[in-house]
Amino acid sequence: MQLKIGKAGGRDFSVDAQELVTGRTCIIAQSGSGKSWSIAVLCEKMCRNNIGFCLIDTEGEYYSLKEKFENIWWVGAEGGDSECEDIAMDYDIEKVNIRHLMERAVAESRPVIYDVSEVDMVPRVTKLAHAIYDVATDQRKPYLLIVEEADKFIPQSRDSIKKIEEISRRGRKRGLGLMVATQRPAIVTKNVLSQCNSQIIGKLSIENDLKAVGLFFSSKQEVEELTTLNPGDFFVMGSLVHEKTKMRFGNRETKHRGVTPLLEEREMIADPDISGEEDNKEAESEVLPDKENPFKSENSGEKAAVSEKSKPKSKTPVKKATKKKKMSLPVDDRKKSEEGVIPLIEREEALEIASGKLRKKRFGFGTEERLLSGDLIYKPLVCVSVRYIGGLFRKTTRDAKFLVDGINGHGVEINGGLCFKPLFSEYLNLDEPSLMILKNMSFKGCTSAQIEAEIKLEKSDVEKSLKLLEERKLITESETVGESDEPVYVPLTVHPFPSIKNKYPSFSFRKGPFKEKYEKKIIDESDIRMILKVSESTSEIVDFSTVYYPVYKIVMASGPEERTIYIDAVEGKEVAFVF
Ligand SMILES: Nc1ncnc2c1ncn2[C@@H]1O[C@H](COP(=O)(O)OP(=O)(O)OP(=O)(O)O)[C@@H](O)[C@H]1O
Repeated sequence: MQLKIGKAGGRDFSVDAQELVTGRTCIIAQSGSGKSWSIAVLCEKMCRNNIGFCLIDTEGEYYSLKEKFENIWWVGAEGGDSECEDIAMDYDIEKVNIRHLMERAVAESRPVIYDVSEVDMVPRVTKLAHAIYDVATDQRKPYLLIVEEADKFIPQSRDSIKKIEEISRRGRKRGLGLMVATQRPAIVTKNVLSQCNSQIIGKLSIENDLKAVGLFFSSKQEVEELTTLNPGDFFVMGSLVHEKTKMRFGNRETKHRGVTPLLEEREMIADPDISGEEDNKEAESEVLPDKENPFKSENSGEKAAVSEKSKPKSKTPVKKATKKKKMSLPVDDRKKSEEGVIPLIEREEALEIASGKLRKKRFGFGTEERLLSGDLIYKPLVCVSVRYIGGLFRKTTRDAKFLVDGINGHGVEINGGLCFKPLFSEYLNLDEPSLMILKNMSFKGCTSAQIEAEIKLEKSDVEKSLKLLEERKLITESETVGESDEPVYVPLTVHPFPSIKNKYPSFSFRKGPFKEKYEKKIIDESDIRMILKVSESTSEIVDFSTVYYPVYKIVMASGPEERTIYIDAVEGKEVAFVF
């Protein structure tokens, strides 16, 4: 049987269903590249063809499958945050006897969504892996286990769940297939990745991850192509297909819940209730008594036999998940609960990247550099959106949007790695006349009288501003030439006056609460507003919001000398300062 899952070169693209269900497949792509979308498309196709699978949902984002496919069993936590009004959860993950549930699911080829987004994930998934493996050993029926965010469960460390590794080695004979999805192949155990006989690989850009998938490609060029793929585009290779194919997953039948929130939508939330008491009350009142819960708790010691009476009833809601998630507040002095961009790089990896940058002894001289410390911190970046009237021939409203370092006003670009560039820093904390003088002063310099005439400023304003600018070392008096003994002022600014008409790259982030250290934002809207007004008189700031961006601050030392570098905790590259 073939499952049509998308298009390749304008033609329908299918994969082998038998291989998909009983083989071992890895889906690898960085965040936002379409992994959840692709998994959902595969699940929809399997539902349509009565193929059984169990999907470990770490984000609570797949329940929408149940809108269309009612035979799915959704196992989740009481009081979970699945944002759904109408879909009933079938089993409470804390109470269900997972072994019994999986016996039925495998026997009936039933799809199961195992939503661990609200519980301690690793112990729950360990239990599931044991249950599903034992059931497969007994029944030997085709069934697929799908592990989202595999790096959480099978990391390249001792914490990897051994049963999942065993499934990757011995599942096939039992009819039990394994699909693992990750955005960080470099930190998933090779014991599983090396067992995968099929690969679905999308956009990647972190160097270590590109290296980790390098073995699946025949040339460096192909690996480089991965960095340019669009969301939804993947290379599919191995036993699923006859030959390696670049394809695009098709449309979903069900709603996609993993949509990336854009920065503009961010709202500051007032101090949330940390106790969550209200939530608990609501959840408690909605828990069904045990007798109505068909699979009783494994912890209770009661072994519920699966009888016709105890069949799961998808129409009987354990609860309706209607609540919005409450954020747990980081323990620090922030007055508002603020979100940070989610880091993708582990500390160990950042240290590994940094150790590649340690200075070596030169010709046997000097002291070798060593790592002193490496801490995750969050940098405040300010997103400024501006509206102005522009256009060469026809004047229309235009928008510009840029990121600014919230501490010193440097410009920020995030294009394959955090990069700081000159923008506002030299021009902060100046009054309007001083800014106008700087904007209009030619490099050859000009006299005070010329400034008065050209910028149409009062003499007293010009004198005051020139004094301020001299004090700030932003201008200086040059030697006078010619007959006039009037002083000539020349600019000492290193970078040109900021122009909002420059093109700034777009950006969007995946964010969540964080509790690590962060640097305090210093600049505020009025600092930037003044500069923008002088740059473009019609400009108005329409958004000024802060996002906290994670970096590893790495301190290195050679002898008594220390230096600090930063590793971008999302892209895994050294932060660049281009000045
Ligand atoms: N095949 C596709 N067709 C159309 N749009 C797509 C496709 N794949 C992905 N997208 C778009 O890309 C966005 C991100 O996709 P998705 O949520 O699946 O990423 P992801 O890799 O799962 O990210 P994360 O690992 O951070 O959850 C989707 O919201 C959707 O707009």
